[in-house]
Amino acid sequence: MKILTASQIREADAYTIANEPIPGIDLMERASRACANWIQTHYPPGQPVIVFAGKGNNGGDGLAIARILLEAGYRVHVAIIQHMEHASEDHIMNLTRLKALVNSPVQVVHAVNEMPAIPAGAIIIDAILGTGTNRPVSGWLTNVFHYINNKAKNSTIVSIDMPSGLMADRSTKNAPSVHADFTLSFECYKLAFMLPENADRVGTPVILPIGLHKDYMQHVSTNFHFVDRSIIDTLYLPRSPFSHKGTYGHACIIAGSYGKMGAAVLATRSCLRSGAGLVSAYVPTCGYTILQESIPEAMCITDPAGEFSGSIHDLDQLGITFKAIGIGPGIGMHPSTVKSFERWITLQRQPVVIDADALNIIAGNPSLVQFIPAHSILTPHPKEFERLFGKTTDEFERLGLLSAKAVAWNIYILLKGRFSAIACPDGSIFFNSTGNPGMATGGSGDVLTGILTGLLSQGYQPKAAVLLGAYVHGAAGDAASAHYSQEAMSAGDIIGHLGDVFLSIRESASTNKL
Ligand SMILES: NC(=O)C1=CN([C@@H]2O[C@H](COP(=O)(O)OP(=O)(O)OC[C@H]3O[C@@H](n4cnc5c(N)ncnc54)[C@H](OP(=O)(O)O)[C@@H]3O)[C@@H](O)[C@H]2O)[C@@H](O)CC1
Ligand SMILES: Nc1ncnc2c1ncn2[C@@H]1O[C@H](COP(=O)(O)OP(=O)(O)O)[C@@H](O)[C@H]1O
Ligand SMILES: [K+]
Repeated sequence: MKILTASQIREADAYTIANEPIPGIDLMERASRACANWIQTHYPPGQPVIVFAGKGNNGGDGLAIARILLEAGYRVHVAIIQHMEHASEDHIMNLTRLKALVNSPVQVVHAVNEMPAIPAGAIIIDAILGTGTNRPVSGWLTNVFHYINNKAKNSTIVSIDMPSGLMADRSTKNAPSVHADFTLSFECYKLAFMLPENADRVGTPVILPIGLHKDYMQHVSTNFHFVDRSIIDTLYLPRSPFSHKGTYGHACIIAGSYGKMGAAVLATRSCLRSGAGLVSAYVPTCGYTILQESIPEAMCITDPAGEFSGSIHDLDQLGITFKAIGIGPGIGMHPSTVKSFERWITLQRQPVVIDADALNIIAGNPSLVQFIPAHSILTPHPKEFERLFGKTTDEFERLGLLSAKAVAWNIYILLKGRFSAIACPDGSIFFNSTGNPGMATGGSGDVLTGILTGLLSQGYQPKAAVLLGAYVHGAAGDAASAHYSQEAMSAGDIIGHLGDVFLSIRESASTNKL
């Protein structure tokens, strides 16, 4: 799914109005009905509803929602927030329609002391500002937001299109906004929803299709995408009936050190469970028994240094052709490991997966960047990202840096998080849609390294491997949390659920082909 900017959304609205064709007021009615339906599905008519409406089209939506809910038997109070003098045409039209329906005058709020009381259990509809927000909110509107956010107990804030005050494409980190429980947003995710700095403002985002014109949506060009199932199904490569283990490549996981052999086990096991033909683990000698006993299907190559790896650079001399290599989980930062990695990276000619301490070694010696093979996949978490690329003032700036580095280094960078951001060598960014806080547990990232290496090994191109790998990893985490709970699940449980996810992707990919 494409993520559009506020101005592209305005264009999409205008294109739909001109080419469907449909009058703007009817498009607004369609959007408002989608919201009202959602509210009716989730809350019974007994609950009081308070609609806060601004003077633009977002407010127009709010007034239309109020009318539809009144007609459906809800008790609705409407407060128009007078943040500007003139109202939009469709706001005025919907105000007229609302007033025709009910006799009681709609309240107009000019100052925070005129705000209506919010009863316990109310559904608060926040339709003050939407994608038209073009500057940080200041003045008395700040107090209005504060008033709404300190809502009465047990009430729920449902924001329409955007939490009021939030800008779709720019940081609002230091500006006030409504803090929604749910944001009902039209047609597509907004960039602001993807960023952790807005997590407690957006609440749970719900995307409601409103039938914006398909031609516009297909042709509009954007650097930002949301990886949903429709993208994933196109990436999946079914295995050929005549294939053999040689078809799916020999993968190598370079991981582990004394006390951190679990990282090697998790990455090796997830590599196997993601379809590599053969998997070898390269571990320090101390990890030999652990590895062989816990994963008999994998082969094991030991580094002579004992408790850490110091001869990684000699791997190429073994005469084994690895189709893909993943390096980093648990390797530590022993000076011999650092030296050995520095030599090893200069020898690589095909894309590799680089994670954890291997990233920290590069951060400590930026001249190594020139040796990272084109189209390699780097998987930093935010702290590793900061070590590699430095601090940024906000997360929009961090996205810019992420994209710029992927272009400059001609690599894929997967910045881990709730919506992991995957930057491609062409500068585009794909946000992964799967995963949950149960995955915030030691070893989850090691599992991802194994999955990515396994996918590369069996012939996925790096872009397909990183998009599919992130999706599968998160979806397996979702399946694990459904089974064990977010609290009780561990990284190993993600691996345990990879099979369910591959089965389901295989099934929908083949159904789509019928
Ligand atoms: N077009 C369509 O057909 C459809 C549109 N839809 C709906 O329309 C919404 C977009 O509506 P919109 O463009 O009227 O903008 P909206 O967010 O209501 O803001 C109104 C005005 O507020 C002002 N303002 C800006 N920042 C401010 C600030 N910080 N503090 C105070 N004021 C501020 C600014 O005016 P300015 O002050 O710049 O003159 C701005 O113009 C969209 O989110 C969706 O809900 C749907 O119904 C689908 C069909
Ligand atoms: N709240 C969350 N929602 C979705 N995914 C998450 C969440 N927290 C963590 N994850 C995922 O779990 C993984 C954690 O990786 P990482 O921080 O490297 O863990 P570790 O170093 O312990 O292996 C990442 O892929 C990340 O996207
Ligand atoms: K809003």
